[in-house]
Amino acid sequence: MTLSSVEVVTSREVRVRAPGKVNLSLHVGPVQPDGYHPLMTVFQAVSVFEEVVARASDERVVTVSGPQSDLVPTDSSNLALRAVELLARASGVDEGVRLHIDKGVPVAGGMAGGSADAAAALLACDALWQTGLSRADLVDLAAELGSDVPFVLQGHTAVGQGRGHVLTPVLGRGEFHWAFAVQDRGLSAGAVYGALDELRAGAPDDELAVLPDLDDDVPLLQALRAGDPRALGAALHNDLQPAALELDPGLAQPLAVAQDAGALGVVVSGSGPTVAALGRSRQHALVLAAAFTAAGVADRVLTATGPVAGARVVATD
Ligand SMILES: C[C@](O)(CO)[C@H](O)COP(=O)(O)OP(=O)(O)OC[C@H]1O[C@@H](n2ccc(N)nc2=O)[C@H](O)[C@@H]1O
Ligand SMILES: Nc1ncnc2c1ncn2[C@@H]1O[C@H](COP(=O)(O)OP(=O)(O)OP(=O)(O)O)[C@@H](O)[C@H]1O
Repeated sequence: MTLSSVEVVTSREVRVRAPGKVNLSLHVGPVQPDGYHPLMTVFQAVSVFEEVVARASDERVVTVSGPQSDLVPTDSSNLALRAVELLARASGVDEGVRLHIDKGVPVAGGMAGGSADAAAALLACDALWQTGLSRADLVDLAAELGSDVPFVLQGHTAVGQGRGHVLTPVLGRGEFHWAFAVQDRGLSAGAVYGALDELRAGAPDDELAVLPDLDDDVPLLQALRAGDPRALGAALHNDLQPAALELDPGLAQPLAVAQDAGALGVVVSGSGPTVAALGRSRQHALVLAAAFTAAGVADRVLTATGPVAGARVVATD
C-alpha cells in the first residue's frame, strides 16, 4: 500500500441513539379502506432515548435490556430486526448483525419506542454495511416499517401528515420540560384507533371526523415559534385521548394529578397509556413527576426536555 492510497475503514461496531416522541397535537381523520387514518399531528422528539448497538456477525439476532425489556419480542417480529431485514433486501447486502437494544422509552407506551429501535437499527446497519443508500432511501424504508419511524429518524419538532410519515419541520425556539407518567400495562396503537372509530360511529353526524388544515393549528405553531410554554400547554390536543381513556379509564388519574399540580398542559402521549405533563421549567417538571409518584398513579416516572435531534450515530469501533 502506498501512502497515497485510500484506506477504507470499516467498523465492527456502531452505536446509535434514537429519541422517543410526544404528539403535541394529534388530529385523526376518518379511517381509510387500507385501515389507516389520515393524520395532522405535531411531533416533538424528547430526551428519552433508545440505544442500539450493532456488531458485525454471521447471524441476525437481537437482545434487549432496560425497563420493560421482558415485554419486547426478540423473534423476527422485533421492529429493529424487521429494519435489518428490510435494509438488507433494499441494499442487496447479505451480512449478519448482532443487535443490542437498551430501552429507555416505555414499551407500547405511545412514545414510539419500537419505532426508535427501528430507526436506530436502520442507521446502525447502514453505517456498518456501508450500503451507499441515500438519506431519502432510508426515510422511505423507515415509512415502510411504521408510521412513526420517519419522525424518530428526523427528530426535533415536525408536522406529520398522511399516516404520520409525511414530515414538515417546524421552526421553533426554546426548550420545553416534560414529566411522563409511565404504566406497566401497554396499549396497542391499532386497538386505540379502533376504539376511536367505535366512539365516532355512535356520535351524531355533525361530530364526524374532519381533518383540520395545518392552518387550524396556528396557536400551537405560534407557541412553538415563540418558545412559549404557557401557550404550548394550552394548545396540547389529542383526538385519541377519549379512545385511550375508554380502553384504560385509570388514565383519568394521572391526567387529574398533573392538572392539580399546576401543569401548563397535560395530554395522553400518542396512543397512550403514557401521560405527558408540561412543566414551567426543568424544576417544575420534577415537581410534576414527584406528584405522579406521590399519588401512586404511575408505575414509573420520567422527566425529559424537547425538542432533541433524531437518530444519531454516537460511536463506532
Ligand atoms: C399513535 C401514533 O403513535 C401517533 O404518532 C401513531 O399514529 C402510531 O404509529 P405506529 O405505532 O408507528 O403505527 P403503525 O405501526 O404504522 O400502525 C399500527 C396500527 O395503528 C393504526 N394506525 C396507525 C397510523 C395511522 N395513521 N392510522 C392508523 O389507523 C393501524 O391500525 C395500524 O395497523
Ligand atoms: N424493538 C421493539 N421495542 C418495543 N416493542 C417492540 C419492538 N419490536 C416489536 N415490538 C412490539 O411492538 C409493540 C408496540 O411497541 P412500541 O414500544 O413501539 O409502542 P408505542 O411506543 O406505543 O408505539 P407508537 O407510539 O409508535 O404507537 C409492543 O407491544 C411490542 O410487542
